Amino acid sequence: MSAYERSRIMLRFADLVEEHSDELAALETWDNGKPFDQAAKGELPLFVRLFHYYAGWADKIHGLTVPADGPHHVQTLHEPIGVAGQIIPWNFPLIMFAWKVGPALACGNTVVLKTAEQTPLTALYVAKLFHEAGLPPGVLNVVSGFGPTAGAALAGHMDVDKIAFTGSTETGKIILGLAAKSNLKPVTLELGGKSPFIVCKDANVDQAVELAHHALFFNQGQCCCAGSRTFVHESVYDEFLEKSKARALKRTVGDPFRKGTEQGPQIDEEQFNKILKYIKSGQESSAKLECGGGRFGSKGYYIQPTVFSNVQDDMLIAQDEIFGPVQSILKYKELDEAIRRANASKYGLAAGVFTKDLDTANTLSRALRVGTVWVNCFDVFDAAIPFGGYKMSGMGREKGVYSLSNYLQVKAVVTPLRNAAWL
Ligand SMILES: NC(=O)c1ccc[n+]([C@@H]2O[C@H](COP(=O)([O-])OP(=O)(O)OC[C@H]3O[C@@H](n4cnc5c(N)ncnc54)[C@H](O)[C@@H]3O)[C@@H](O)[C@H]2O)c1
Repeated sequence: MSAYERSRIMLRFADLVEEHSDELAALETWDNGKPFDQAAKGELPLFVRLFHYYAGWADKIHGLTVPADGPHHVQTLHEPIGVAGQIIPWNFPLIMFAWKVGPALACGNTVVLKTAEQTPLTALYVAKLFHEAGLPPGVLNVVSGFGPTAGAALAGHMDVDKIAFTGSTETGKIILGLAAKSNLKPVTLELGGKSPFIVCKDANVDQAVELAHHALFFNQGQCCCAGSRTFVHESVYDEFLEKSKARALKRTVGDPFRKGTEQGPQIDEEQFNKILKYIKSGQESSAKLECGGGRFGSKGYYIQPTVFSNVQDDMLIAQDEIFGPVQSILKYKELDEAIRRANASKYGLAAGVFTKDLDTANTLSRALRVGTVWVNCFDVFDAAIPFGGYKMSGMGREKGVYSLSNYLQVKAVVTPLRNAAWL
């Protein structure tokens, strides 16, 4: 199929998704528990935008002619890798589908995608729409299955030419091992995080509180890049703390289909129990529980928006990815100290920086060892912006132009030139 035809199918698919937006948003909420408005107004439009973006790339992927020494004509061909295996998590089932399938198809690959066991519905639905849009049978294959069986089979398969994974760092290591033990397929990994959100002394406190709140609590705290270590300068610490607590107490928790709900239930019982265990460990340490700290209501996996103050770097809640609505607030004095402490993590996915001072913003942007620095903003997920991690937060970048190289082979073709005079 020509690249243009691929692009047209992706555009037709995006139109179909737009037409089916309401059903898809409802399915996403059913599957995951996220607020319907978030799925309908945020994630569905972004999903469509991602496919528009990748449809735009499909017919603009090409190699180079290369000036080699000597009488040779050298060209590079950018070819699809072949069969791309993709394993996605449950926190953003549709968005993760788009990050993975978009570049793979734009580059002309075929795909076998395994959804998370908790959230199989929307990928099956959109796969049907892809076929309605004209995608030939066999190009996109969605498999519902469990990680250690279906996922591992994909990562360890000799006929899968590339594997892309998003999920926990622990599973990422297993994927890398399976790829190494089988056919050495190239691997991209988007893993966990413990992202710092640094509030500087010159910050507008009200704005910083709102942004830090959103950075942590968005999607029930189930974001790989959640701003889960809120570092606050000592001069604004008390005011920040009081206002953060008030904001968390105001957060509306409940039925994700109800208008105005900001926070639905956690994904499942396992995550629910894990988060409560972390809250308990915070309470048992010398951190101060400012609000929340337990189950919300008596039915469903809802957790009270929780804020801890006086959090120290060596506490479990400051080190582990909690993946829940638990904000940890830490105090700092000097900028250098904030940089050192922010970087003292095995993760390096993202960071938030809140300041009016350009020099401070520049210093922090360069000093932080993370894949994304959001300055005076957070969670900006444009299709063109690359995303990925330093250190144990992953390997490779998704989205943007950088994602294409994950799905392409580069072939050099060298031909002797008969008449060197034309060199
Ligand atoms: N970075 C992220 O976006 C992200 C997403 C989900 C979970 N997490 C983190 O992971 C923790 C645990 O959540 P989880 O258990 O659902 O994550 P996970 O890493 O186990 O699951 C992610 C995906 O990997 C698959 N998988 C699991 N074991 C596998 C294996 N042995 N081989 C191949 N595939 C396998 C799962 O089926 C799922 O599709 C969370 O608490 C959170 O800290 C991170």
